[in-house]
Amino acid sequence: MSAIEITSVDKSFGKTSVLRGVSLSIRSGEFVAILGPSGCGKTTLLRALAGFEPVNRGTIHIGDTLLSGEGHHVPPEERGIGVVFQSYALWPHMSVAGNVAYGLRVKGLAWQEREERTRRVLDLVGLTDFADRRPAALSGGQRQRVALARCLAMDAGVVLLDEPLANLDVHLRGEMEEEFARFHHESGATMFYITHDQSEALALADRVAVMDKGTISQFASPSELYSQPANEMVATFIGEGQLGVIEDFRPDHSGYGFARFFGAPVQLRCHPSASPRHAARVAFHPGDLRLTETDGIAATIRRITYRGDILRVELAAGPDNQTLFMNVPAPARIEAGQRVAVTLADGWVLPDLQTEDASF
Ligand SMILES: Nc1ncnc2c1ncn2[C@@H]1O[C@H](COP(=O)(O)OP(=O)(O)OP(=O)(O)O)[C@@H](O)[C@H]1O
Repeated sequence: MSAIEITSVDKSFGKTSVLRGVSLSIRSGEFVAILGPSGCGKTTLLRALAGFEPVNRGTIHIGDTLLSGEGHHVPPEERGIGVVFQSYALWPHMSVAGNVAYGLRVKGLAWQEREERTRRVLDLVGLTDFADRRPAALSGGQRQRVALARCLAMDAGVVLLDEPLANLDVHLRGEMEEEFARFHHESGATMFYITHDQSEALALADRVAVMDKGTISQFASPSELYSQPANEMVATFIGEGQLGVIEDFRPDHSGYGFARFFGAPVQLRCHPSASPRHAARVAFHPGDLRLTETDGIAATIRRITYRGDILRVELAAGPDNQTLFMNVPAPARIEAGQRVAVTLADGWVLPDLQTEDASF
């Protein structure tokens, strides 16, 4: 069993509290991404899990084995965890095959088994023809594949990846994303993937933990983060999300509610246990706003940006000229300065954290 159980972990450096009450329950074989802005504590959490940092409070288990706890710390080499670093961490003086086989030698495997495993994993990551090359003679993507092959060869039940695509160009990133997905499928390993790139996290992970200032804001599937954010931070961090104020919110207890948005009537999604409120926050995306002929919110087009199949339209809405962003399918006959009417076709009423349970 390679389930990971992180329970109420605190970590400080001197007086700086970097992880605060972090709890995550990760299923065996799950692909989890940790997503958050720079400095929120992602790398520290990975380092605590890998055993490079002791925790101040809380526990970390893999399966039934306690790895970190107060007064208890299993060293990194005894955790059975593979780590793929942004910098690849390959031995420069060893060939590709040598890098992959090194860990197997340390583990005490016989020559023939080392050779066989190395050949098999290099084949899996498409590097058979590069087995004799030194890392310096490889591209960034190929080096990252060597690091993956090394984890695959070690048969690690848990693989931690620390921003593994940060040093690669956009084209290679796409290719490597597929590589990670294939690696996950073939190894069955539990993957713990750190990134600040949400498209990477949403594309790859079964579930994403959004971190903010040392705490977990929400741990949910990509679609749930997108359509049912738990709070304002997640709402604005994921998918170009926007926030608005609604008035006279009346939930119908079936997961929908009615309200007014800039005076116009709207039907929105909400938690089934949501209670009526005079005012609430609604989270929505640029694709949720639509041009309409009647009964809409009066707005003025400030700017139009061409984005291929859509136009990104910046609007000024309401008496205070609040900025809203809307997607309009291209081509469209609209122009800056034009007065338009828009409706909010979909949105999620943020839970009132004081009175409602944010989870389902
Ligand atoms: N060894 C250390 N000593 C003191 N402070 C540290 C140490 N390591 C990290 N920090 C601080 O802890 C905070 C979290 O750092 P961490 O590297 O975990 O963030 P991150 O989310 O991975 O950021 P990034 O995306 O920029 O890598 C930062 O404010 C950082 O300065």
